[in-house]
Amino acid sequence: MTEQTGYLVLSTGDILEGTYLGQTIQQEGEMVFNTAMTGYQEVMTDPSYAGQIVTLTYPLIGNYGCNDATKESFRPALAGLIISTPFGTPDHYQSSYSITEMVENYQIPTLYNIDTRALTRIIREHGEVYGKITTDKTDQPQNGKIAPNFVQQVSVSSIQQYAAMPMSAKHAKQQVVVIDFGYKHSITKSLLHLGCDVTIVPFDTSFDTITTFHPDAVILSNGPGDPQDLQNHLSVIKQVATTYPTLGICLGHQLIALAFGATTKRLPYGHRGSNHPVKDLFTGKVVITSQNHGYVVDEASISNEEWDVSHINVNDRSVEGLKHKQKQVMTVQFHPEAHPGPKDTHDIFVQFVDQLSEKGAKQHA
Ligand SMILES: NC(=O)CC[C@H](N)C(=O)O
Repeated sequence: MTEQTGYLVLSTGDILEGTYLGQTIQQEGEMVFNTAMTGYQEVMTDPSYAGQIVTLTYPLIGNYGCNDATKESFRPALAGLIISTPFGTPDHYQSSYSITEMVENYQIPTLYNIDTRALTRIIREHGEVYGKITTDKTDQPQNGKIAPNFVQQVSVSSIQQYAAMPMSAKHAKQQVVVIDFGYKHSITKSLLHLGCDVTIVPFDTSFDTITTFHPDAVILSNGPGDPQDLQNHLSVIKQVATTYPTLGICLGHQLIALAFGATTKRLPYGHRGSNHPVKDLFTGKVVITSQNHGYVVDEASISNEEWDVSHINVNDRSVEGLKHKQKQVMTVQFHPEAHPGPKDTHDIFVQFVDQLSEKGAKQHA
């Protein structure tokens, strides 16, 4: 391991000294923290972290290694990584490379030997904090957004198609279009395992192009940044959601809410971790969910005539899901695809795909 001192300079005025893991890359971004105890590789490859420096609060990172099958995207989009203690000699039968190799291969600006719990307290107290990973402690991070086009950076640039898993199709085969704002691969894997053919389209695909795939359903994926930066896409989203059965996940949930006239706001310091309790208001059941978001739909702005709030966060009562009263449109702020985190809410996909068959949606041979 290279022993090169690095600094995390924060917009709060705090400077934390650490050690570079891998190359001495200078990078800045919005400071966020994730409290999951496992799943560092899924976190590092979740495109929703574009533009963000992710602090992993769990102290030991890397002990079970990394492999290509666990990646949630083709290459990491996060701005940087802050860890306490990296473990460079992993021991797991599925491990093909170490956290150190992962950081070096993808040139992820990474500092370790940082007190991640102290850093988390700073982020928690200040809310919106920007940071710079640097070799020069007199550097300053820019206060504010560095690039507003994060979705464009992570969305596919051309259409991709994947065929349903042949052995697992217990449902009639459905054609599902995923509008890619920065999708996690586990979303498409969940659909393929439920017997759906999946077409992934770039985030700025027109409604007319989407219709050419004759979708039985459309999914709006997770993705980075402030949902309000995507105002230009709301009319297409509304057209999609009023035409096809639609499921919105995380950013997709926020965009559907915006498209139907609701508003979003910033959470004090976000929900990022694998143990966020969410209550299903239809069943009364509480599930433990995987989360990664900094914005939330403002409950007071939701039209009660059109929508039911289907899920709320048990910790802060914030909106975690919506269900349209007439149309087959459901949205969740959490991650039913898990990875990382519990699979308790996989049933969201099952229910969504089941209802496509039940409502007599077009059946494919
Ligand atoms: N995972 C996501 O889709 C995140 C959505 C949005 N970028 C937020 O932070 O709230």
